[in-house]
Amino acid sequence: MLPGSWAGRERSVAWVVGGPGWTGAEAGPGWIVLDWGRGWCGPVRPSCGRCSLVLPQELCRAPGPRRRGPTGGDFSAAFVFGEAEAGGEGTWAAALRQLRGKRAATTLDEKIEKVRQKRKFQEREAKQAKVRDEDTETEDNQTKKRECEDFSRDEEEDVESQYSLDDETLFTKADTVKVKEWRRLKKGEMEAESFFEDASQYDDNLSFQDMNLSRPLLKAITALGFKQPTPIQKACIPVSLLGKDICACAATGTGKTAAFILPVLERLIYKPRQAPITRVLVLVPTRELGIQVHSVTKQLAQFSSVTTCLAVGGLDVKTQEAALRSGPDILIATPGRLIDHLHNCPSFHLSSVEVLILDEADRMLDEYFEEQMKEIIRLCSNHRQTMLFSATMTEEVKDLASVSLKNPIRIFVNSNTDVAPFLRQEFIRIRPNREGDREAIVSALLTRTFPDHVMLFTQTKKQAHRMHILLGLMGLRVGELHGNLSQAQRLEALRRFKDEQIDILVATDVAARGLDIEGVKTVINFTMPNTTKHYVHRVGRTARAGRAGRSVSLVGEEERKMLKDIVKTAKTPVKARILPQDVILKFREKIENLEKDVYAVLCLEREEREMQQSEAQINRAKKQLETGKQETLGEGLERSWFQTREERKKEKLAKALQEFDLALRGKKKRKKFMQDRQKKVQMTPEERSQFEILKSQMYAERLAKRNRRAKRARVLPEDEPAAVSAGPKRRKNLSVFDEELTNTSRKALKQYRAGPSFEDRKRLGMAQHRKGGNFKSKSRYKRK
Ligand SMILES: Nc1ncnc2c1ncn2[C@@H]1O[C@H](COP(=O)(O)OP(=O)(O)OP(=O)(O)O)[C@@H](O)[C@H]1O
Repeated sequence: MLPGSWAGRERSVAWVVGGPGWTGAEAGPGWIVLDWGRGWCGPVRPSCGRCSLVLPQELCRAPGPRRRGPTGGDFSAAFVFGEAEAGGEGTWAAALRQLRGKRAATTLDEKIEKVRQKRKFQEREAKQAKVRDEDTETEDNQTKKRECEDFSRDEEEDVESQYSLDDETLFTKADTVKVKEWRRLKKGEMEAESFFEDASQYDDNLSFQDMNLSRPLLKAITALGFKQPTPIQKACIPVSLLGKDICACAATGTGKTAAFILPVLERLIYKPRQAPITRVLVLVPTRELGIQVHSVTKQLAQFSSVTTCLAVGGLDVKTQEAALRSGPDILIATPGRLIDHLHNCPSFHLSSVEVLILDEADRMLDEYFEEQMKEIIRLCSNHRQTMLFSATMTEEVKDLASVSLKNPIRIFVNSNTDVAPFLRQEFIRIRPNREGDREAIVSALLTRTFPDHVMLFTQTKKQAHRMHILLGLMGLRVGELHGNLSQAQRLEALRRFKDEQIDILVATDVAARGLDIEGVKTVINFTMPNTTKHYVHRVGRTARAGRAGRSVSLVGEEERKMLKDIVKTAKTPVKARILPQDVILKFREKIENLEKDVYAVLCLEREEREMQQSEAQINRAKKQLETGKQETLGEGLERSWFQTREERKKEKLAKALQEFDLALRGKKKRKKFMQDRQKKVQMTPEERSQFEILKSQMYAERLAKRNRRAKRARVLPEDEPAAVSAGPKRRKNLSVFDEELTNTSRKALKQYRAGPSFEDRKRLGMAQHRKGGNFKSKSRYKRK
């Protein structure tokens, strides 16, 4: 920016950028004084109507602490201040661009490239200086000639140094891959609970033609290139066509989406709607998955008149509202946005929904969506078909009761720990004192062995961002996908990865479920995920639709338990990959050297963020000047929600406290957690890895604690006698025994242990004093 110099003018208002020490006191009427980094801070006065400000050009390039205003004698009266004068990409143009309403922000990749170029230039300069020092005694002409030669040679070397570290072993020395011992799960698979009727066996010879599907659907199936139904499709479609409730589980990438959409489409085609109403609701956990399911549905419905609508967060609310008002047949939504519409779009309701589908059902029924799902189920029609699908489908009745399945059919084509059939699983052991090697190992894998079509999963958004910068600085084509990005950025990253514009997508678990990206060859886990379920989904982004794929997971000492579980349940041998130690060391060194550049990129980002904030303030001020009205935040945008603001706050706070509580459990953990928090900006590689692992452990602990808690069924299966009580809650007539034996509150347990109280003893005619008073003899203890 131009500290202490004129920056521009818009309409009748002039802008000046104040440099350090410049107070803006000389600012003329009608100026807005900017203090860069803090937004406008100076006097904003009514416009004086001055149209052309004058400024000698050299002043722009020689910033000083003080500049005099247009009334002073420093400026040429002939100089016209405006956009035209810049004549291209001058400093003025850049400044104006930054101040204009829509400033072109640079992408992260542009920033990385800028820092890389700067580093390259510095390295070249340093080399040249070294050569100059060495050759000071030789003749001038000879020195010059040699410098020229060196320069051109350096240029060639630079291209190489993107990957090489002057060490051939880096590329030539191969990793060692060993087969890890494996054995099948000894215990027989758990028996299905009586809640289900099992229909996991299917007719293997069934074709799409045998399924009695309508012509428009068969045409779409052919258009998509599906020749044979996959096992889950063979098992599910006939049952679903009968209108039965389904609880289905099949490995990742085996075509579950078509398994639930095809029968639904058949139903809509066979029995067309009488009025424009929404008859099918598909709920998905993430926005990207919603977009994907919507796209598949549209493709399968392309030759029919079935209408679809997408209502996921991050996309325009008004457009969605308009689409919902027209009553689309199928609605694909994320829970949050759906509730938003239910409460703010008066004509939209769920009472007409005939089929409810939960894709990634185990996720939809977990604690994260608990409140929202409760609300949606409450608003749904009772007479509906419900279908649950996931690769890690839970069989626990207490979980499924919440969606009130009616005599559900259990279709488990695979067990819920099965990974994709053609997946090759590899693990890299991280030794106890080598936690800090993770970044080096991942960098080595990506530069040496798996250069493209790779998804790299990290536990935190921060680590994903760091890996994007780090790998970008190494010259790799990288993108990132996580919750800290805007929806546009998330979709753009996904598009670029699908279009092969980038080779590596660094993502958090937001991209772990359901996403079907063609051609992903490798999935790398920076740390092991929270649970085995998460692992199954992450590695399921590769080896889809009958293709082969590979996963490489880094496993530290604290994560070995999960590795054991995975090895136990694996149906094909898993491999242990060992990277040569000198390669790891080289990459570690390389990362250490890049640390400054990572910091530079982060600084550029921070500056840009601050500029954007300043710009937003300016725009607000401008609007204020033009309209003379104070803008209130979120004016007219207030939308209602099923919880009040207070309730939402309380829920968030309770969750945060729970997390905090867990994090602080145990002295050692507490100390570490606090230290990490403080050092978060500048952590060592070891601490960064530890932080990642701690995060996933905290999640796993929370989950375990929740699972230990007795779950309250929110809605019982409708045909169960207990579910009949639809009216207001009535207290059951429990016997004393029922009450005592089922009450597990802390107080009740205490009372139980202490025995009957004095009052109870009296009432029951029991001896009112223990023999020997309250003293318990040793012999009593022994007898016990
Ligand atoms: N019958 C079929 N023949 C060939 N390809 C199919 C068939 N059915 C589905 N596919 C393809 O298989 C891929 C995976 O399908 P889909 O995304 O539905 O898997 P999924 O089981 O839902 O996976 P996940 O558990 O990860 O969500 C898609 O690219 C889809 O086009």
